[in-house]
Amino acid sequence: MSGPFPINFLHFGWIDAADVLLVTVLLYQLYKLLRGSVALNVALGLISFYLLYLVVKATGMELLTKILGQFMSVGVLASIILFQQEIRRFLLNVGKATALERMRGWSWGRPTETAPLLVSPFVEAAKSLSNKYTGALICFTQASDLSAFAESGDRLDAEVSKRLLLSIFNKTSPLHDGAVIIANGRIKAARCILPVSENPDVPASLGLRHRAAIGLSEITDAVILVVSEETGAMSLVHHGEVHRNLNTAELKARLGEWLLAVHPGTAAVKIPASPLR
Ligand SMILES: Nc1ncnc2c1ncn2[C@@H]1O[C@H](COP(=O)(O)OP(=O)(O)OP(=O)(O)O)[C@@H](O)[C@H]1O
Repeated sequence: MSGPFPINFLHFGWIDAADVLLVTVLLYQLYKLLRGSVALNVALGLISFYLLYLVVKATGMELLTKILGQFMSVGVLASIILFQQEIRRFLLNVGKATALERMRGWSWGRPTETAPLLVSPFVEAAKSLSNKYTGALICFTQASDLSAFAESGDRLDAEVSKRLLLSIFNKTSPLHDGAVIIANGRIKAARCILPVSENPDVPASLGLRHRAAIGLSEITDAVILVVSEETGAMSLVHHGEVHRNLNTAELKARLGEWLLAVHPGTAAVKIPASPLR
């Protein structure tokens, strides 16, 4: 069909239907990935530009088409730079879902039946640290591999104990800064650097320690235990959500419940599914 707005989609086959369906799924996944972050606004800006480009191209405005065309040609490269965190998170999720990952033998991060993780030493250490207003950041590896983050710190590969956790987070310890990473039922590393969340909705009352926990939970499925140095409050962070001001029983229950999915040997106390706060 000719004219200023050529319409060529009257022949609509199964392939076109699948095409539209896949694009819809892709856009929805993209929205889920970017939801709650500044990147969503950037993506909306880029999409608006692209739609404008399509309109000016269809209407035959040559000069504007050329200018916007130049902009679009560098758009792919600009998007990779702008969205590197989100692309990384997307690829991590894809990698996690692949059969290859399942066949990897759960080598580094995943605990085996022979190495069940007991939550008690963590809960008791957190309680002790909380009473003394000593900050702590403990990341529990689930399905996502945290070895890249562990490599940013000091490798320990030590048995879990309340005493060791207290020693690490003691303010005079050279290991107290940064995060501890737990994997395969062992303390793999300390002093690790985590990615800080850029979510503008994170309350200003939460310091960098909490932001780092949120950041890691946004790109992996790790469960992160945080003790605030300022308030002594114990919190758990999972999938970008902070469950704040937990008491010992709540901490034990929630930790047991969340780690149970990957740590079949963990003793868990069931608690109501609703978010605590
Ligand atoms: N990106 C990061 N990765 C790992 N640990 C971090 C990171 N950023 C901060 N931390 C840890 O948090 C500590 C300081 O954070 P900050 O002073 O903001 O916390 P705070 O004010 O005590 O607040 P709160 O403990 O309540 O979150 C650092 O000393 C460090 O141990």
